[in-house]
Amino acid sequence: MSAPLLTMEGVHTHIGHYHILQGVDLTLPRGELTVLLGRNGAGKTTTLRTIINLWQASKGRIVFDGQDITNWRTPRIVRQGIGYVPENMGIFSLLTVQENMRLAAERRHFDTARLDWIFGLFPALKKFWTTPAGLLSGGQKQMLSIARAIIEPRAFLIIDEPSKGLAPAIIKDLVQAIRELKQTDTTILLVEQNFSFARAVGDHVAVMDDGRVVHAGSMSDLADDTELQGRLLGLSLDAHA
Ligand SMILES: Nc1ncnc2c1ncn2[C@@H]1O[C@H](COP(=O)(O)OP(=O)(O)OP(=O)(O)O)[C@@H](O)[C@H]1O
Repeated sequence: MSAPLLTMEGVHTHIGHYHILQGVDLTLPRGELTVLLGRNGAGKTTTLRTIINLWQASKGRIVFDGQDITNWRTPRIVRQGIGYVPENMGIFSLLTVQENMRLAAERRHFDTARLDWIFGLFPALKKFWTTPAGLLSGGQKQMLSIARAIIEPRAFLIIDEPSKGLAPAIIKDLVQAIRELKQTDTTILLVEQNFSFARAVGDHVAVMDDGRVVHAGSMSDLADDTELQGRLLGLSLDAHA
Protein backbone atom coordinates (compact mmCIF):
# COMPACT_ATOMS: atom_id res chain seq x y z
CA MET A 1 0.00 0.00 0.00
CA SER A 2 1.33 3.46 -0.87
CA ALA A 3 2.12 5.99 1.85
CA PRO A 4 -0.84 8.10 2.95
CA LEU A 5 -1.13 11.54 1.36
CA LEU A 6 -1.78 13.23 4.68
CA THR A 7 -1.38 12.33 8.33
CA MET A 8 -2.23 14.28 11.45
CA GLU A 9 -0.57 13.04 14.62
CA GLY A 10 -1.78 14.26 18.01
CA VAL A 11 -2.84 17.64 16.65
CA HIS A 12 -4.14 20.24 19.09
CA THR A 13 -5.62 23.59 18.12
CA HIS A 14 -6.52 26.48 20.38
CA ILE A 15 -8.80 29.27 19.26
CA GLY A 16 -8.24 32.13 21.65
CA HIS A 17 -8.65 30.61 25.12
CA TYR A 18 -10.60 27.62 23.81
CA HIS A 19 -8.89 24.25 23.42
CA ILE A 20 -10.77 22.93 20.35
CA LEU A 21 -8.73 20.08 18.82
CA GLN A 22 -7.48 17.80 21.57
CA GLY A 23 -5.15 15.36 19.84
CA VAL A 24 -6.48 14.61 16.36
CA ASP A 25 -5.04 11.54 14.66
CA LEU A 26 -6.07 11.15 11.04
CA THR A 27 -4.64 9.25 8.07
CA LEU A 28 -5.82 9.90 4.53
CA PRO A 29 -5.11 7.15 1.99
CA ARG A 30 -3.93 8.47 -1.35
CA GLY A 31 -6.45 8.77 -4.17
CA GLU A 32 -9.43 7.96 -1.95
CA LEU A 33 -12.24 9.87 -0.32
CA THR A 34 -12.45 10.10 3.45
CA VAL A 35 -15.53 11.55 5.10
CA LEU A 36 -15.23 13.37 8.41
CA LEU A 37 -18.43 12.88 10.38
CA GLY A 38 -19.51 14.02 13.80
CA ARG A 39 -22.03 16.10 15.66
CA ASN A 40 -22.16 19.91 15.54
CA GLY A 41 -19.19 21.45 17.27
CA ALA A 42 -17.13 18.22 17.22
CA GLY A 43 -14.22 20.02 15.54
CA LYS A 44 -14.59 19.02 11.88
CA THR A 45 -14.22 22.48 10.36
CA THR A 46 -11.42 23.30 12.78
CA THR A 47 -9.59 20.18 11.57
CA LEU A 48 -9.87 21.28 7.94
CA ARG A 49 -8.71 24.79 8.75
CA THR A 50 -5.81 23.48 10.83
CA ILE A 51 -4.55 21.34 7.93
CA ILE A 52 -4.00 24.45 5.82
CA ASN A 53 -2.97 26.56 8.82
CA LEU A 54 -5.92 28.93 8.82
CA TRP A 55 -5.79 27.91 12.47
CA GLN A 56 -2.29 27.18 13.77
CA ALA A 57 -1.81 23.78 15.44
CA SER A 58 -0.52 24.34 18.97
CA LYS A 59 0.86 20.80 19.25
CA GLY A 60 1.29 17.72 17.06
CA ARG A 61 2.39 17.12 13.50
CA ILE A 62 0.79 17.38 10.05
CA VAL A 63 2.56 15.60 7.20
CA PHE A 64 1.49 16.12 3.59
CA ASP A 65 3.05 14.04 0.84
CA GLY A 66 6.04 13.23 3.03
CA GLN A 67 6.70 16.81 4.17
CA ASP A 68 6.07 18.20 7.63
CA ILE A 69 3.82 21.19 6.85
CA THR A 70 2.75 21.90 10.45
CA ASN A 71 4.35 25.32 10.60
CA TRP A 72 4.15 26.32 6.97
CA ARG A 73 2.12 29.36 6.06
CA THR A 74 -1.19 28.84 4.26
CA PRO A 75 -0.13 30.04 0.77
CA ARG A 76 2.85 27.67 0.77
CA ILE A 77 0.65 24.76 1.90
CA VAL A 78 -2.02 25.27 -0.75
CA ARG A 79 0.64 25.66 -3.47
CA GLN A 80 1.43 21.97 -2.91
CA GLY A 81 -1.75 21.24 -4.88
CA ILE A 82 -4.51 21.66 -2.33
CA GLY A 83 -7.99 22.98 -3.10
CA TYR A 84 -10.25 24.14 -0.25
CA VAL A 85 -14.01 24.58 -0.48
CA PRO A 86 -15.07 26.35 2.72
CA GLU A 87 -18.47 25.94 4.33
CA ASN A 88 -19.52 29.48 3.34
CA MET A 89 -18.34 28.73 -0.25
CA GLY A 90 -16.28 31.94 -0.50
CA ILE A 91 -17.66 33.09 -3.84
CA PHE A 92 -17.99 36.71 -4.96
CA SER A 93 -21.69 37.50 -5.45
CA LEU A 94 -21.24 40.57 -7.63
CA LEU A 95 -18.82 38.90 -10.03
CA THR A 96 -20.00 36.61 -12.81
CA VAL A 97 -19.44 32.86 -12.78
CA GLN A 98 -16.67 33.39 -15.31
CA GLU A 99 -14.97 36.09 -13.20
CA ASN A 100 -15.19 33.93 -10.08
CA MET A 101 -13.56 31.07 -11.97
CA ARG A 102 -10.91 33.29 -13.51
CA LEU A 103 -9.82 34.56 -10.09
CA ALA A 104 -9.19 30.97 -9.05
CA ALA A 105 -7.24 30.06 -12.20
CA GLU A 106 -3.47 30.31 -12.24
CA ARG A 107 -2.35 33.54 -13.94
CA ARG A 108 -6.09 34.13 -14.63
CA HIS A 109 -5.81 31.78 -17.57
CA PHE A 110 -8.22 28.94 -18.38
CA ASP A 111 -7.05 25.61 -19.73
CA THR A 112 -9.80 24.94 -22.27
CA ALA A 113 -9.83 21.16 -21.89
CA ARG A 114 -10.07 21.43 -18.11
CA LEU A 115 -12.83 24.01 -18.35
CA ASP A 116 -14.80 21.70 -20.66
CA TRP A 117 -14.33 18.87 -18.18
CA ILE A 118 -15.69 21.13 -15.40
CA PHE A 119 -18.67 22.11 -17.57
CA GLY A 120 -19.33 18.38 -17.99
CA LEU A 121 -19.36 17.97 -14.21
CA PHE A 122 -21.47 21.08 -13.61
CA PRO A 123 -23.44 22.04 -16.75
CA ALA A 124 -25.19 24.90 -14.92
CA LEU A 125 -21.91 26.82 -14.78
CA LYS A 126 -21.72 26.93 -18.56
CA LYS A 127 -25.34 28.06 -18.79
CA PHE A 128 -24.82 30.86 -16.25
CA TRP A 129 -21.26 31.75 -17.32
CA THR A 130 -21.95 35.47 -17.57
CA THR A 131 -24.46 35.66 -14.71
CA PRO A 132 -23.50 37.30 -11.40
CA ALA A 133 -22.81 34.47 -8.93
CA GLY A 134 -25.13 36.05 -6.37
CA LEU A 135 -28.09 35.17 -8.61
CA LEU A 136 -27.33 31.43 -8.66
CA SER A 137 -29.32 28.95 -6.58
CA GLY A 138 -27.74 27.45 -3.45
CA GLY A 139 -26.82 24.28 -5.33
CA GLN A 140 -25.30 26.19 -8.24
CA LYS A 141 -23.25 28.29 -5.83
CA GLN A 142 -21.93 25.11 -4.23
CA MET A 143 -21.01 23.78 -7.67
CA LEU A 144 -19.22 27.05 -8.49
CA SER A 145 -17.35 26.84 -5.22
CA ILE A 146 -16.15 23.31 -5.98
CA ALA A 147 -15.37 24.25 -9.61
CA ARG A 148 -13.15 27.11 -8.38
CA ALA A 149 -11.24 24.68 -6.18
CA ILE A 150 -10.56 22.28 -9.09
CA ILE A 151 -9.92 24.76 -11.91
CA GLU A 152 -6.28 23.71 -11.52
CA PRO A 153 -5.36 20.02 -11.06
CA ARG A 154 -5.25 19.17 -7.34
CA ALA A 155 -3.61 16.35 -5.45
CA PHE A 156 -5.85 17.02 -2.48
CA LEU A 157 -9.28 18.54 -2.17
CA ILE A 158 -10.88 19.60 1.11
CA ILE A 159 -14.63 20.17 1.02
CA ASP A 160 -16.66 21.43 4.01
CA GLU A 161 -20.28 20.23 4.12
CA PRO A 162 -21.20 20.54 0.44
CA SER A 163 -24.74 19.20 0.88
CA LYS A 164 -25.73 21.71 3.54
CA GLY A 165 -29.12 23.23 2.78
CA LEU A 166 -29.43 21.58 -0.64
CA ALA A 167 -32.50 19.82 -2.04
CA PRO A 168 -32.26 16.03 -2.56
CA ALA A 169 -32.24 16.36 -6.38
CA ILE A 170 -29.24 18.70 -6.23
CA ILE A 171 -27.48 16.42 -3.74
CA LYS A 172 -27.87 13.61 -6.28
CA ASP A 173 -26.09 15.75 -8.91
CA LEU A 174 -23.34 16.52 -6.40
CA VAL A 175 -22.87 12.83 -5.62
CA GLN A 176 -22.45 12.18 -9.34
CA ALA A 177 -19.92 15.02 -9.74
CA ILE A 178 -17.89 13.90 -6.73
CA ARG A 179 -17.83 10.32 -8.00
CA GLU A 180 -16.45 11.59 -11.31
CA LEU A 181 -13.88 13.68 -9.47
CA LYS A 182 -12.75 10.54 -7.67
CA GLN A 183 -11.83 9.02 -11.03
CA THR A 184 -9.04 11.61 -11.33
CA ASP A 185 -6.99 10.17 -8.42
CA THR A 186 -7.60 13.25 -6.31
CA THR A 187 -7.46 12.53 -2.58
CA ILE A 188 -10.54 14.08 -0.97
CA LEU A 189 -11.41 14.96 2.61
CA LEU A 190 -15.06 15.82 2.96
CA VAL A 191 -16.92 17.03 6.03
CA GLU A 192 -20.51 15.87 5.94
CA GLN A 193 -23.47 15.60 8.31
CA ASN A 194 -25.79 13.90 5.83
CA PHE A 195 -24.98 10.23 6.19
CA SER A 196 -26.69 9.09 2.99
CA PHE A 197 -24.55 11.54 1.02
CA ALA A 198 -21.44 10.48 2.96
CA ARG A 199 -22.19 6.81 2.32
CA ALA A 200 -22.73 7.42 -1.40
CA VAL A 201 -19.28 8.91 -1.97
CA GLY A 202 -16.99 7.81 0.89
CA ASP A 203 -14.32 5.11 0.86
CA HIS A 204 -13.23 5.75 4.43
CA VAL A 205 -14.73 7.47 7.41
CA ALA A 206 -13.41 9.23 10.48
CA VAL A 207 -15.81 10.22 13.23
CA MET A 208 -15.00 13.14 15.51
CA ASP A 209 -16.26 13.96 18.96
CA ASP A 210 -15.01 16.56 21.41
CA GLY A 211 -12.00 17.54 19.33
CA ARG A 212 -10.72 14.00 18.67
CA VAL A 213 -11.17 11.26 16.08
CA VAL A 214 -13.06 8.56 17.98
CA HIS A 215 -13.46 6.07 15.12
CA ALA A 216 -11.70 5.50 11.80
CA GLY A 217 -12.41 2.74 9.31
CA SER A 218 -13.98 1.86 6.01
CA MET A 219 -17.26 3.45 4.98
CA SER A 220 -18.70 0.08 4.00
CA ASP A 221 -18.13 -1.32 7.52
CA LEU A 222 -19.93 1.64 9.08
CA ALA A 223 -22.71 1.60 6.48
CA ASP A 224 -23.37 -2.10 7.19
CA ASP A 225 -23.41 -1.74 10.95
CA THR A 226 -26.42 0.16 12.25
CA GLU A 227 -25.45 -0.51 15.86
CA LEU A 228 -22.07 1.16 15.24
CA GLN A 229 -23.78 4.04 13.46
CA GLY A 230 -26.12 4.59 16.38
CA ARG A 231 -23.30 4.46 18.89
CA LEU A 232 -20.92 6.72 16.98
CA LEU A 233 -23.17 9.20 15.38
CA GLY A 234 -26.44 9.22 17.26
CA LEU A 235 -27.68 9.25 13.73
CA SER A 236 -30.80 11.00 12.66
CA LEU A 237 -33.40 9.57 10.28
CA ASP A 238 -31.45 10.51 7.16
CA ALA A 239 -29.01 7.73 7.97
CA HIS A 240 -31.59 5.31 6.69
CA ALA A 241 -32.82 7.32 3.72
N1 LIG B 1 -13.71 31.41 15.88
C1 LIG B 1 -14.05 30.66 16.93
N2 LIG B 1 -13.99 31.16 18.18
C2 LIG B 1 -14.32 30.40 19.26
N3 LIG B 1 -14.75 29.14 19.18
C3 LIG B 1 -14.84 28.59 17.96
C4 LIG B 1 -14.50 29.31 16.77
N4 LIG B 1 -14.68 28.51 15.71
C5 LIG B 1 -15.14 27.33 16.22
N5 LIG B 1 -15.23 27.39 17.54
C6 LIG B 1 -15.70 26.32 18.45
O1 LIG B 1 -14.95 25.16 18.17
C7 LIG B 1 -15.75 24.00 18.31
C8 LIG B 1 -15.61 23.19 17.04
O2 LIG B 1 -16.15 23.94 15.94
P1 LIG B 1 -16.12 23.40 14.46
O3 LIG B 1 -16.71 24.45 13.58
O4 LIG B 1 -14.78 22.88 14.15
O5 LIG B 1 -17.11 22.16 14.60
P2 LIG B 1 -17.81 21.31 13.49
O6 LIG B 1 -17.65 19.89 13.90
O7 LIG B 1 -17.33 21.71 12.14
O8 LIG B 1 -19.32 21.73 13.70
P3 LIG B 1 -20.45 22.15 12.63
O9 LIG B 1 -20.91 20.88 12.07
O10 LIG B 1 -21.46 22.80 13.53
O11 LIG B 1 -19.83 23.09 11.64
C9 LIG B 1 -17.16 24.49 18.58
O12 LIG B 1 -17.41 24.38 19.95
C10 LIG B 1 -17.13 25.93 18.14
O13 LIG B 1 -18.03 26.69 18.90
